[in-house]
Amino acid sequence: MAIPTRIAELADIIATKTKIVDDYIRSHDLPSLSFEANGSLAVPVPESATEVIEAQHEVIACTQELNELMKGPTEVLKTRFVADILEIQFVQRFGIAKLIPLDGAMSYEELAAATGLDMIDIKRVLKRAMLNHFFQEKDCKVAHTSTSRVMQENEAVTNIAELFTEEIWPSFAKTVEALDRFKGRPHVPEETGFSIANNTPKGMYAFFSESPVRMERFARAMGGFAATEDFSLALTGFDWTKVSTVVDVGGAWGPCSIELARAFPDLKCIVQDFEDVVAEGPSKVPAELRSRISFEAHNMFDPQTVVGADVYFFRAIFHNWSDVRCVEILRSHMDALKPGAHIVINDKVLATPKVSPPWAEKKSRTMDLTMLALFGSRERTYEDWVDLIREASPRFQVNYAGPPSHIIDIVWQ
Ligand SMILES: C[S@@+](CC[C@H](N)C(=O)[O-])C[C@H]1O[C@@H](n2cnc3c(N)ncnc32)[C@H](O)[C@@H]1O
Repeated sequence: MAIPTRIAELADIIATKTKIVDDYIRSHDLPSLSFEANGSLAVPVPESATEVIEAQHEVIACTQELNELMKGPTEVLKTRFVADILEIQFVQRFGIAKLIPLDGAMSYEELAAATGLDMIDIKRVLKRAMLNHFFQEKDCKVAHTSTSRVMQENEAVTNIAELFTEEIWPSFAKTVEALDRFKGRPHVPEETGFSIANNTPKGMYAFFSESPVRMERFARAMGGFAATEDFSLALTGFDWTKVSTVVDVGGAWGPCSIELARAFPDLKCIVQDFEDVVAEGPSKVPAELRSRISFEAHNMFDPQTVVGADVYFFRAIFHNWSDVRCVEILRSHMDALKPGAHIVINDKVLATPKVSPPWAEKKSRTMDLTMLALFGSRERTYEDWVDLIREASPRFQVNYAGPPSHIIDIVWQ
């Protein structure tokens, strides 16, 4: 009997695993997956259905492999399209998704009139976007698909798309140039794709602190991540019931503290960030939580001003900084720590390659390259974290919750 080829093998896996996902969706009466405008905006399978989620991940990995084998390597390399990103930037910048009614359609002429753009340019971008299921043509007019509907309905995703296309994309374009220009030197925020793309000798945060519009855009996108990421992992990865005061360092306008205070009625949170950023905070905190969440302008590299708190919480902070700067941040807290105080880090921990599904690993590794491009920083493996923390002080004891929360709890001895 002939040995099955890889493409036949992949087709079999895809068929078997797709059936697992499809059976689950049907048997639970969930909306079927579709690009129609009224289709579900996310795959409606909960994380708790682990076998189904594993099948979903396998279909994603195998369809990509089959897709690329079917194209062949030469075509694959020729067709990694940056135009896909241009489409998202175009739709985001000109608010196209918000102009088109959900239950109707708009002609290209109407879109040109509403945006002031040339109709030929609208057509050329949207017609290509449609090949990515991003809008569709109905009776020669532009109508929504489920993908374009996300950009109409989900402010969080729109804000992430804005950061992605307006800040990260130009920085990526200059990252290899930065690696070449500054090779042989340790990475610093001032020598990155971001700094070259913006023609500045400053790092991103220093640059944004002089540009309120850009800082606001960044803060909006961080709010978008906070709204779309599952914060429940941070809630379960550490025992918040045994503590009462939390300093949310680099906590922006307070999205994490709001979740914490909501989940734990005895918790008091102090959110620290740049002055402009925390200024937004009080108006965003729901009235019933206001007595337990306060805001304070504080630079995390300066000695910590809140002395003796139970927890200093850092979510999505350390991955913005190189090892040397992370050690400085940890050390700037040491004088404020009482014995038994916790520094709780909620960041990614890079898995050993090939342990997590390729799609999840690709997302983590993309974030790693984003950190390189914007900050000259990186995502870290567990061993990298331990080295960095030990470097800051041998008095730090490291406890790691492991996946899925990946919370690192550092206790001051
Ligand atoms: C990636 S965001 C994370 C925000 C928040 N912790 C979350 O998880 O949604 C990083 C935050 O660090 C803040 N930040 C950067 N440098 C800082 C500094 N030197 N001192 C205080 N905050 C800083 C930024 O303004 C931003 O709000």
